Amino acid sequence: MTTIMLALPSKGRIQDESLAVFADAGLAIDRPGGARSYLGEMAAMPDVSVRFLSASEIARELIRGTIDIGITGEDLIHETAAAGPDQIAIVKRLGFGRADAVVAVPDSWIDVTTMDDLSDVAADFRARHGRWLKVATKFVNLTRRHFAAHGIAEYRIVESLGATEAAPASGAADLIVDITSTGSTLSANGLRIIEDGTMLKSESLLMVARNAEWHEGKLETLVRLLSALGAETFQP
Ligand SMILES: Nc1ncnc2c1ncn2[C@@H]1O[C@H](COP(=O)(O)OP(=O)(O)OP(=O)(O)O)[C@@H](O)[C@H]1O
Ligand SMILES: O=P(O)(O)OC[C@H]1O[C@H](OP(=O)(O)OP(=O)(O)O)[C@H](O)[C@@H]1O
Repeated sequence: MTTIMLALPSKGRIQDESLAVFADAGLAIDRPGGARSYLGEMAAMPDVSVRFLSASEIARELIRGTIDIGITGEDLIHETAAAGPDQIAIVKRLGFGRADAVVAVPDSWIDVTTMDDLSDVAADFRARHGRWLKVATKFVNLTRRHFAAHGIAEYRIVESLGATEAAPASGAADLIVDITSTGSTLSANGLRIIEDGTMLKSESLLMVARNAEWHEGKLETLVRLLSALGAETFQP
């Protein structure tokens, strides 16, 4: 028996909504080890091995091809490898987990409303302050690409492990790149999105690895059951 490897997010609302995608397709997932167990089972298709992983790990493993099918955020696919989107095939856009990856500066930076303004600030920063402009983010690759596209090279990235919005107030960085949906975390921390600073609009995606094994047609059956729920059709 060949086993299809399926990975779903291990926490939060996107975990619940991901489980609902499968339940709605008649493919309910059980957790015999309890709600805190990271292993699941699908009674309708016992050949599917279900793992609950962190959203960023799902992106990495789909791109590597060590899992066949999974759900995670589009932002994490783009961040994980420049070639990430080429390594996966989107079965379905799921319409939840919607969030934007944005560049945000302190409200007090009244002269900075566009990436061009930020470029001017970056160019002068070292001469004025004796150090590089610092950008806090966990989206290191997305940030490098977006800043390079705007001709900004004079900055340093401070890698953030969470609560990125705190970095400007604490002095850890001057500005941030992070995910936002309602905008309330940014405004609660005195930060404002730059006008052309939306790098990516993301949502959760159901994807298969490009090099996925088709397991004698079983993965195709699974994909067909899942994509039947939406208008999109999927060709492997
Ligand atoms: N406030 C939000 N609203 C909607 N979607 C969000 C929000 N915050 C994050 N997301 C999305 O949820 C997905 C998972 O983000 P999360 O930060 O939980 O993942 P992670 O990097 O695996 O985190 P961790 O390392 O803490 O497990 C991402 O694709 C992200 O775009
Ligand atoms: O625009 P908002 O609606 O305020 O949402 C934005 C926040 O949501 C995420 O944090 P979350 O607490 O989900 O996770 P994280 O900080 O651990 O990444 C994200 O990192 C932002 O901090």
